[in-house]
Amino acid sequence: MNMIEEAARKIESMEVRGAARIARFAAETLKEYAKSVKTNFDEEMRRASERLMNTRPTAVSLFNAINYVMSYSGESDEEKRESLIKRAEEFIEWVDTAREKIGRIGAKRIMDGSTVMTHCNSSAALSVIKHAFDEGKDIRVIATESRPRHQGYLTTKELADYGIDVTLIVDSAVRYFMKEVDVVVVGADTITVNGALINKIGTSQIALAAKEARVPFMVAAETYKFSPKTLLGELVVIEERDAREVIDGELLDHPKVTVRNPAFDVTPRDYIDLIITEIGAIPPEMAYIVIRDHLGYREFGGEEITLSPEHYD
Ligand SMILES: O=C(COP(=O)(O)O)[C@H](O)[C@H](O)COP(=O)(O)O
Repeated sequence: MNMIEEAARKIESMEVRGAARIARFAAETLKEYAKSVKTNFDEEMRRASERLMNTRPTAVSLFNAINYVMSYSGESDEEKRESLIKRAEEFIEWVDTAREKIGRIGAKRIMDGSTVMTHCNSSAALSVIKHAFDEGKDIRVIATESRPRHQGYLTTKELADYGIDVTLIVDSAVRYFMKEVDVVVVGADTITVNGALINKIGTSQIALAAKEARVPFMVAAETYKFSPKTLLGELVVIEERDAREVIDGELLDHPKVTVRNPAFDVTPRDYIDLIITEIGAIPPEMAYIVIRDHLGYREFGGEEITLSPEHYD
């Protein structure tokens, strides 16, 4: 099995998961693959990037990462390789620095003595929580289990190992516990042009319960989680995964039973107080500006979109 196929399967099986990690891993994989390509550089890289792109459909971070890395330039294969490697390294640095900045900005919104609820396992959301803790704030976290893949266990372990008190709850207990919560912080797989959030299934129910209880709902999202394609009218595809992730046993084979397993859901912008990005804390209504002015996009023949972010400053 070649390097690309192996990497694609790691993303599909969720051995590598989470929007930021997937994007970083894709950039890293393309960089390593580029080093090994001997001939036909453009064609080889195009095929490799297509395979990686088709692994998980919802997180736009994967699309943005691949698009960024694949916007290499140069005349000879050697020049192209160098350009691609440089772009991959830039993207990886973008991932690492953005998470850190988001942590610093978001932590200011977490008060001393707060109970913070989070869902799934988001490196950006955890960066916010850890920064607040590092600042000496006395905080407690309520983490959802995040059925069916239980990413909440990862969150619980990571935060507890960091020294933070964590209460693990089942997803259906979110509303029951909301009265104890001061702020919700979740991550993002995609932010659309109209400021909607696509994140782990169950996120929108948490947002609903938070709104009812007047608990602020914050999203931690790097700007590469914003979707340029939605500016051109495209809808975000919600990944539906194998039913066997939900149950096994005889119910699966029952002719009258259907098991559905959408991995993500959509939270409309009206439920979101703030999106914490590396360029600042913004209202969801600003998504259009982030896509147009910060990410920047170019359209070729109505098909392709290339990012040209000025993201370091
Ligand atoms: O929904 C998930 C992960 O879903 P899955 O486990 O299905 O990939 C995370 O909340 C976002 O990807 C953000 O994570 P991060 O902030 O680390 O990018």
